[in-house]
Amino acid sequence: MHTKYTLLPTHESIVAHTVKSHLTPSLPKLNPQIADEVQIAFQQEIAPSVPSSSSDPKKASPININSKLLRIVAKVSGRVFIGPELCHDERYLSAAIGYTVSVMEAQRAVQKMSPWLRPFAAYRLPEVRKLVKWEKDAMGFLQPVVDARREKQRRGEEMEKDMLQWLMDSADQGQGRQHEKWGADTTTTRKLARLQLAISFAAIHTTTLVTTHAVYSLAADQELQKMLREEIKTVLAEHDGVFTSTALQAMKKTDSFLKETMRFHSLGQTSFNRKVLKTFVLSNGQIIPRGSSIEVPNHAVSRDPEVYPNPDVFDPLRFYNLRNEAKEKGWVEQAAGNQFVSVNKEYLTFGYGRHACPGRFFAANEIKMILANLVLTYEMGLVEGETERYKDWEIAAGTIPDPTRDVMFRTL
Ligand code: HEM
Repeated sequence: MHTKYTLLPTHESIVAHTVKSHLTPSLPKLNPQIADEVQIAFQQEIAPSVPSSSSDPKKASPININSKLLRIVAKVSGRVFIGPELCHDERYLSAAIGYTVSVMEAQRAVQKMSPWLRPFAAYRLPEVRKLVKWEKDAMGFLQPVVDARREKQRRGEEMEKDMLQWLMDSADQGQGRQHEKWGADTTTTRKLARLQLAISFAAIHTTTLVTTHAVYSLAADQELQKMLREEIKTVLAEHDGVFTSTALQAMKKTDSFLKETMRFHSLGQTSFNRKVLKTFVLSNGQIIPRGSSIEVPNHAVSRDPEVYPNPDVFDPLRFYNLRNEAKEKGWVEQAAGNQFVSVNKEYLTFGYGRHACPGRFFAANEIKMILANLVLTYEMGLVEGETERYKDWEIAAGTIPDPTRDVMFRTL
């Protein structure tokens, strides 16, 4: 990613650490806030484009769902990442959505430049300067919130439970990963800005892409929509209509559909991308020298018939059935291994090992709540003339849903 020039703090473990040690354990308490935020975001982003069923029951409206989901995911994630003060702020939304695109552009521009020229000229590239601008913008909208929170803290009031606060607390405790000391206030805000942008980079587009893939499959298959609607309605009725952690875990068909979505439409051809810091020897004697880059073929594993029978068939209940079979045989570990959030050698879309995606538990809850709101409120379909799910785009080493397509929405 040419992190030296793109300023992406991939070497900072504090984001992954905070997600693992604060965000994931807080999810049972945060779920109601996430659910509220999903509803608000739907009211703002989707409802105005779809007339209510009473005004015209047959009318379906076209929506470019990828762009809407980007804003919904940025708002909902923002509630947990940057807090209620900023998650609807257009300056935050632009940065959360635009920064990732700018990082990719800067990475490509640096890549094109001769390696010997980079240390002198890369910082002057317009694409790299754009990243500095995002950082300044983020500092601008963060500073008043950081100041107000510090004031609140001084008054001894109860503080927010979100990533911004957890990162501020780490700064106060001088942790920035055995953690380089965070300096004076402006340095802290610069660092908070950089870390917030890094979280957006890791979370917003990934979550949106997976959700868009799921919506395109739903739009092409009315029976699938009915099945998920049925499951979600039943589970919510059993949980007083509340998206508790138990309720979300009980949505097993939805969970299987999402896992199959990531298997079939894997975002990256490869996964587990690592730089080798110390030479090591594989069990077959092959030496992997220090300094080499390694990765594993995620897409090939996902489509290997020895791993997944009929791998080229999209089977939304594949993992649901595997989970039930394992449970019937009393194979607890295999049953757990077929959940959306499980990572193993057969399922690499969230990476693997110590650095596997720590945000996947949050992402799973968020995507399930978004899909629940969609299928419980709307019927979705393809645009006129289309009979098959929209084709994906193959870009560089990844597969993305075609962002230009509309989905037809009709209120139930
Ligand atoms: C469906 C959505 C997501 C997908 C597909 C995804 C995918 C990934 C992948 C493939 C990796 C690299 C893992 C490895 O190399 O082994 C990763 C790392 C990471 N992800 Fe996610 N991610 C998603 C959502 C999120 C969210 C919502 C967050 C934040 C809450 C997040 C935070 C991170 C962080 C911090 C890392 C770096 C971990 C480390 O270096 O230790 N991700 N993600």
